[in-house]
Amino acid sequence: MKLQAMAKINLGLDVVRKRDDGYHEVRMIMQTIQMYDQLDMAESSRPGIRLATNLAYLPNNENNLVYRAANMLMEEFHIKKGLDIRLRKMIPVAAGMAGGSSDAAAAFIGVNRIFRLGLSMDELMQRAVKVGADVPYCLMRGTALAEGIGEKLTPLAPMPPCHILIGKPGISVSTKFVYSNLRAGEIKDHPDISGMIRAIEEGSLPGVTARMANVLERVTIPAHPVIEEIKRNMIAHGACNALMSGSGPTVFGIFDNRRTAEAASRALKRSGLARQVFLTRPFQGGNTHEK
Ligand SMILES: C[C@](O)(CO)[C@H](O)COP(=O)(O)OP(=O)(O)OC[C@H]1O[C@@H](n2ccc(N)nc2=O)[C@H](O)[C@@H]1O
Ligand SMILES: Nc1ncnc2c1ncn2[C@@H]1O[C@H](COP(=O)(O)OP(=O)(O)OP(=O)(O)O)[C@@H](O)[C@H]1O
Repeated sequence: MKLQAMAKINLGLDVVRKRDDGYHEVRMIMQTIQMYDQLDMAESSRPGIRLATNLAYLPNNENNLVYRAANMLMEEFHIKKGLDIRLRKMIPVAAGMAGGSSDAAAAFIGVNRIFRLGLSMDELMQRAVKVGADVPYCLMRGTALAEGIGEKLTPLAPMPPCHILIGKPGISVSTKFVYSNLRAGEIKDHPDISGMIRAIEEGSLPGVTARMANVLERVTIPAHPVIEEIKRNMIAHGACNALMSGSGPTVFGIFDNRRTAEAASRALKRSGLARQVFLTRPFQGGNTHEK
């Protein structure tokens, strides 16, 4: 079974408060983009899970979110057979694009189908949040409001069509580091998430781009000023707006015109600010995952 695990960006990210357990209550506008890892999953008569990836530095045991997701379901349902998984990574790692979370979501979908467990999307989501706060959204995909720690999801109308330029500098950022250095109580200028929801429902791209904001930038950008430089570079080359995704360091720029986006992509590559540069579009294809 071949599955596509798609990346996300956060069009808006607000933190409402820090909870007693250390996690943060968020209000985020999530958007799946057409950039994906590929998972090949096959049942095997040999018990256990075997995971192979194209990136030598990624773990192939419990520390890989794919392994953790598959193992969680297989243990719960006492599956005696085995599973062979091949993971081909294309989504940048530790980038704020939910690569690992999306791989885990695809593993949940794959195990549910291969072993005919019959779990509904809601039942998968309840288990998914135990692997990571972004995993339930990665099961659902599309345009959505995420609340709670990210697991309370409300689907929204598809975001207006556009071109999305992705630029990732050659650094990795730990999500835990960013949240633990955020002073949630001191945030005064909260992003206008409700206004962005209205703009999405009205199909207004300028309404969406005018409200792009991410409170985690205040932690990640001072630690890595290159993020601000990439944002400026994209805006100088015609982006309607540019923002850090998730906990960073990836920056995305939104363009209403393909030629401008292509020229900005070339300019960003020339600048040397980003190690990885991609031009992509929003994904609105639903949650079937299978390719
Ligand atoms: C930054 C985002 O990617 C935006 O979509 C998510 O909020 C993070 O989602 P994630 O990577 O799936 O997060 P998890 O793997 O569950 O948690 C990683 C770490 O981030 C912190 N964390 C995460 C989510 C959240 N709502 N509050 C938090 O404080 C916790 O310290 C946790 O130890
Ligand atoms: N399947 C996987 N793909 C990528 N990283 C993984 C995977 N499984 C475990 N990891 C580990 O998780 C860490 C963060 O990975 P990931 O790429 O998911 O971060 P991220 O894009 O910042 O996610 P998020 O946006 O959800 O915070 C990596 O350093 C890596 O060692």
